[in-house]
Amino acid sequence: MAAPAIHDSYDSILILDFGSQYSHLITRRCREINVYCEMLPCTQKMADLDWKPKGIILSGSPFSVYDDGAPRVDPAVFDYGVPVLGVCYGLQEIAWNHGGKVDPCDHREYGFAELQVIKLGPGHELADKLFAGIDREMQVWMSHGDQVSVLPPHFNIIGKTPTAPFAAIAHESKPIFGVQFHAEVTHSPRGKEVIKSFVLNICQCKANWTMACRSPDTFIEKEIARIRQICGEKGRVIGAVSGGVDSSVAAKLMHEAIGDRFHAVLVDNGVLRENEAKQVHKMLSEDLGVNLTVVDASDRFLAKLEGVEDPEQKRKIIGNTFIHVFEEEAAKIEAMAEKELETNPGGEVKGKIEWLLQGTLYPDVIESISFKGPSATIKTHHNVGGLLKDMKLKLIEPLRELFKDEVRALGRLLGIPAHLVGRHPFPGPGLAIRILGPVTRDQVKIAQKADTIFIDEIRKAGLYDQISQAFVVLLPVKAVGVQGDKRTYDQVVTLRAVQTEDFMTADWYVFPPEVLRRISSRITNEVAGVNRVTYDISSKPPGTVEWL
Ligand SMILES: Nc1ncnc2c1ncn2[C@@H]1O[C@H](COP(=O)(O)OP(=O)(O)OP(=O)(O)O)[C@@H](O)[C@H]1O
Ligand SMILES: O=c1[nH]c(=O)c2[nH+]cn([C@@H]3O[C@H](COP(=O)(O)O)[C@@H](O)[C@H]3O)c2[nH]1
Ligand SMILES: NC(=O)CC[C@H](N)C(=O)O
Ligand SMILES: [Mg+2]
Repeated sequence: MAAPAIHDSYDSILILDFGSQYSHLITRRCREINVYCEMLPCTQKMADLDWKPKGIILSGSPFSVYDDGAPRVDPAVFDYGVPVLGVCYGLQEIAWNHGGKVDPCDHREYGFAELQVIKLGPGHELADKLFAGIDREMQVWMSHGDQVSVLPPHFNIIGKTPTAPFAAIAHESKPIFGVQFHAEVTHSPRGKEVIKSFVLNICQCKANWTMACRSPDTFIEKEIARIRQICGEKGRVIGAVSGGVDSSVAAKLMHEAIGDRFHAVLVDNGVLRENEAKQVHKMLSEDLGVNLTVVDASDRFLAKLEGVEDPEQKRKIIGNTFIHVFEEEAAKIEAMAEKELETNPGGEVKGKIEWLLQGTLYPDVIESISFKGPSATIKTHHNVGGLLKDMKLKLIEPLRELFKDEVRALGRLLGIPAHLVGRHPFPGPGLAIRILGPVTRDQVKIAQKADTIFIDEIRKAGLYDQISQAFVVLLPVKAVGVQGDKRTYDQVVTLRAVQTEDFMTADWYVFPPEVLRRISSRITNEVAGVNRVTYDISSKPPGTVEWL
């Protein structure tokens, strides 16, 4: 019997993603009010859905509904019998599907607008529910170049702005709503209330999804039970464990679920931080009680990366090689068990290793499922898009539905020490995506040394926990300098430090100048081959956190 999925155990909302960069925020807003939700590509056919959402939200999109090849919603959504809310493109798609008209508008709206809420009064209780508690005006945030120009039949206007006469609409009798503004962004201050009205009052979801307490009814216990069911009595799991927050939390869950049948493996891919493998080994055994095998595959990874400059190629090589290494390790562990049985025929018969544990999070998944969306082709996360096509191990990813801050909360509940839970993320492809140009042992050493100094000084200044992620990027650029009265012609590094809630958007961190001065001076003095230090002041978007 298959274990029940989360969407079978809790009232859940389905978000259909049309590729907006804010789609994931709708997910967050629902989960913040303790309602579980899942995002699927807008191409999802309702007939193929094997669970029953209590409501559906259609996201925004970079497309226009009248474009050739614009993403289309399955019209069955409107006959599915649950409430539907369209946001921006979602509203336009609702209008388009119900006989309305959508055209490019004369006044594109990017940024703040004042929405005038229109209450329809007696006989229109359902339509008035969306803006319950919001009386007249509210500030909203818009990002659109099209708008509804002809209202579809049987729809009423429930909100307008000076330039958008159909900024919020509702069907006269069915629970179908559309808002032109982005209710999901924090720049729409009362947007949360609108989503809450939809999810709780209109869809009637019970707000009981949480990981915040360790009772039998909550995430940890359910997940442990689910893992036990998947693995059966004897099944064994090999774990891709990096010492990062995600895989440490996943490893701890797995260890609680199946104990010694879980084998944690850290792969030294030659592009880890300085002394990373040693430190992680110590941390996992001492802090988590998880036995970790470190596999030194650095020669193999570096040989494959030789001469490779293209970022996507680097990512794919690393993702693929990881899987080869895990499959080989799994075979070794199985062979060891067979040998033990030969020497001790009465001993325990151990199960096969069928599963690979990964600490994949929801944002990793979102980037790879987004419908032709802006995020779809930005970069291939090694643990999602970089996997081998014909891998033998099946994936087990307990955190696949969670965001980073939720994983940290889970880590704290599992008793994982603060210094581990609070670690800055470090990407699986490691320094290979922080060394621009070809990766060589020498370049790795330079990047490692500079990175160690940067993090060390951040810690000394007491800033580590204020910064979400900090690292050094080694540029393929040489510049002239003067050191000890001699001319140098050496490499340039750039420092990257960002603050972010969920790593989907980020802002650069404003350092006190004296800290930057110390970092710059130490790097140029202590790292041979570097004579200049620059600071990256790009936010995401338009940049990304990593440079490759
Ligand atoms: N060097 C490594 N050895 C083994 N597995 C790894 C390694 N690097 C990454 N992984 C696997 O890839 C997954 C994704 O990496 P990612 O960096 O996103 O997560 P993490 O390392 O667990 O946490 P963090 O985001 O805090 O660094 C990890 O959870 C882990 O399963
Ligand atoms: O494990 C990982 N494998 C990857 O392939 C990968 N690419 C980016 N990242 C991390 O994701 C966050 C967002 O990074 P970007 O803004 O560069 O996409 C940042 O925290 C990045 O460090 C990765 N992590
Ligand atoms: N943010 C959106 O969903 C925009 C929808 C559509 N592309 C427009 O410009 O109106
Ligand atoms: Mg990591």
